[in-house]
Amino acid sequence: MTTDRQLIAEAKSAREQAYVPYSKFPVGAALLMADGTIYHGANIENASFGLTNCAERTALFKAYSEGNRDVKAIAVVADTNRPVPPCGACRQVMVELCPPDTKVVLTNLKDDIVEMTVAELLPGAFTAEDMDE
Ligand SMILES: O=c1ccn([C@H]2C[C@H](O)[C@@H](CO)O2)c(=O)[nH]1
Ligand SMILES: [Zn+2]
Repeated sequence: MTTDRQLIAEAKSAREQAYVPYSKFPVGAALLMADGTIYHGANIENASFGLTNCAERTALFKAYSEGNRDVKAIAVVADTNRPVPPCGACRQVMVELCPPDTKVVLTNLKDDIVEMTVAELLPGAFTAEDMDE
């Protein structure tokens, strides 16, 4: 069984692969899947800044593109004063690609930790049901 502490360690190791020549702000994410698989993600920046992909979305897109969709938990880490808050784009993507009760473990290099669920990350999120007539 993978503990929060282990998932955080995986996120810290993912952070080492960040490609951040512009912000110099590496972020790491680790996903725990129902079958025990762990996917890593780091932020990948681009000279066209808006094309940057955050660590959380990198990890989720890796899992989905391997055909593994059963997300149980996600840990995110950066060198922030408070546990790193995912951006709005990642919250929206997490709401669509993770079950609402998916555990979200936000942390930083000082090991401050905040835990919540994906549903709590983005109350009132726009979803596919909103497009039903
Ligand atoms: O939760 C977060 C917050 C920011 N970033 C990235 C995007 C960009 O590369 C850098 C600065 O915003 O950090 C993430 O990957 N995840
Ligand atoms: Zn983001």
